Amino acid sequence: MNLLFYNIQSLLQVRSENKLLKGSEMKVLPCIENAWLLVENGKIADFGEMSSCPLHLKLKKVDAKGKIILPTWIDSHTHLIYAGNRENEFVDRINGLSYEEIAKRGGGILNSAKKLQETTEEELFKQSEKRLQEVIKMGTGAIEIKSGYGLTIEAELKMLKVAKKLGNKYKLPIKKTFLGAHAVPLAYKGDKSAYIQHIINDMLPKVAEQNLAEYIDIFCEQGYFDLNDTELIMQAGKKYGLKSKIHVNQFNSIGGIEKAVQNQALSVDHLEVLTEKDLKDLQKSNTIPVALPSCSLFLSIPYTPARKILEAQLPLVLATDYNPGSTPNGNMNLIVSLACIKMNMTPEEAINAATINAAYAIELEHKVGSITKGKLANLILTQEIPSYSFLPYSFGNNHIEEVYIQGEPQINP
Ligand SMILES: N=CN[C@@H](CCC(=O)O)C(=O)O
Ligand SMILES: [Zn+2]
Repeated sequence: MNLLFYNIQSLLQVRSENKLLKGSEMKVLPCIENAWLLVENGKIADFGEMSSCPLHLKLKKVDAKGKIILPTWIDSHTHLIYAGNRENEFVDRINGLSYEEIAKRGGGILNSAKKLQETTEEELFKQSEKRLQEVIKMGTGAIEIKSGYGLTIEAELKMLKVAKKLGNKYKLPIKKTFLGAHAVPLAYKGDKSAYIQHIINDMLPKVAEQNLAEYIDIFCEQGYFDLNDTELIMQAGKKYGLKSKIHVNQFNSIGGIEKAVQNQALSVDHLEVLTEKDLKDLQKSNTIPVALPSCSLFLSIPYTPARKILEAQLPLVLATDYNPGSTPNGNMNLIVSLACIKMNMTPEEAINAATINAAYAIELEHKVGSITKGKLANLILTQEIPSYSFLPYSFGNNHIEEVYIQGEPQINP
């Protein structure tokens, strides 16, 4: 698709080079005011100030007067593939039970695993595709999807195959993460180490053989998987070329960040609880911290301390954690708003965390995350709005007019 956008009020996140932004670097959001942008063959071909706009070109043109164009959001942490929902647990929590108590009663991840095991691959694809279509329309233009609601070989492979099929059918980049170690299934109750061995010896080789994942994940948390389990899983993944992206410090800091850093994890995700020692460990590493603020909103748990992370001159990424238990929502616009409202991030920091830095968290910085020549034309065109700060300010409202994936409109095709 070839396309010329002209009269763009503001073209955001314009960068000639890729760079993971750290600490104070995240304050800067490079923009061109009164701009144009040329899309050729689904990629960003050129852009500039209106004074140099090639309006003479014979191609489809979009007048973006009063509107903003920015790269699509990158959602680097989701569990978008799941079967059914868990609104009953939501009501249980309103009535006083905690997330941990619900999990101990066999609810939580095990509840989702039961539903998923009973769902056919076709039906799982249908439910997941609907969610993917919805998040694309909300501006997500690259996404990571985890397994972890299967917890048997068959069901974990089923999830990853659905992710692969979505990747084949849709034009946005999809990265897949194997999360066999999400919870200990009932069949292994009381014998966690046997389940870990099952993951390493039986599941992982199949996942790798069928090329079903780029990353490996583990829920490193009290009551789920400990430091030893975490290390075993990360090292096993490494043998198959899978880098780790781990769930850590959601409820407790048990040393998972140190382990992740020692094992060169690509990212550590959640971090609602973060100690000075955790920050120091991160400072010595290339591991990227990822915050999931809608999980904090939904579970009423602390927000990841963004200011502390940025003051430590670390990078920060924002993602949704879209899943049926702790975040039944995949709206990246809400994430950017929550980051500003609840984590005290500036709009510039939040937009950087949800675009260019997020691309690094799934190793897609060469393809998406900024307005850079040669990157995919995965773009958000806003409605007429006064400024980019209006996006997080006017939270919960939709200000997107169109989303383009490789230059193709997704809302009004
Ligand atoms: N914490 C672990 N996994 C998911 C939630 C899982 C669930 O409750 O189904 C998360 O990232 O929040
Ligand atoms: Zn998660």
